[in-house]
Amino acid sequence: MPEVEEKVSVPVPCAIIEKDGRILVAQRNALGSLPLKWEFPGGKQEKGETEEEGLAREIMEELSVQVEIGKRLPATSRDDGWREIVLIPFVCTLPVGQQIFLTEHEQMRWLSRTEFYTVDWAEADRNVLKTYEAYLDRSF
Ligand SMILES: Nc1nc2c([nH]c(=O)n2[C@H]2C[C@H](O)[C@@H](COP(=O)(O)OP(=O)(O)OP(=O)(O)O)O2)c(=O)[nH]1
Repeated sequence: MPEVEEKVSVPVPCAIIEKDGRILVAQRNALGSLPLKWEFPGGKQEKGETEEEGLAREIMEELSVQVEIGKRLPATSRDDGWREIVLIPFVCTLPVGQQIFLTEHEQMRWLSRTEFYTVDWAEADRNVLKTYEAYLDRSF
C-alpha cells in the first residue's frame, strides 16, 4: 500500500466586516503570496488560540482596530499544493468611532452587494462570497 501523506491543514479565520450594507475588502501587498489579490482581512490561527482570538489579533495587527465578531459561516478549503488553506469567515462589525489604519494591505474598499465581484479576488474567496450571499439571503 502506498503511503498517503496527510496535507497540513491551515485554519485562516477571516472577517467580513459589515457597515451600512457594505463589506470591507482589502488588497494584499505586492510582496507576499497572492500579490495584489483582494481578500478578507484575517490570517493564520496560531497554536493555543481560538478562531476568534486569532481573528481579533490579526485584525488588530492589520487594521489597527478592535473588531466585534459575530456569526461564524461555513468554511471554504483551498488546496495550496503542500497545504490546505481553510478559510473560516466570521460576520463582523466595528465599534462606532474606530478608525482603520492599514499596516499590511495595499488598500481597502467598502463594497456594496452589486460590487462584490468587481475586484480581483484571491481564488478561494469567491466561495466565501457565495457563502456570505447565502447568509444574506437567509439561506442558513
Ligand atoms: N486573510 C486571508 N487570507 C486568505 C484569504 N484568501 C486566501 O486564499 N488567503 C490565504 C492567503 C495566505 O496564504 C493565507 C493567510 O495567511 P496570512 O494572512 O497569515 O498571510 P501570509 O502572506 O503570511 O501567508 P503565506 O501564504 O505567506 O503563508 O490564506 C482571505 O480572504 N483572507
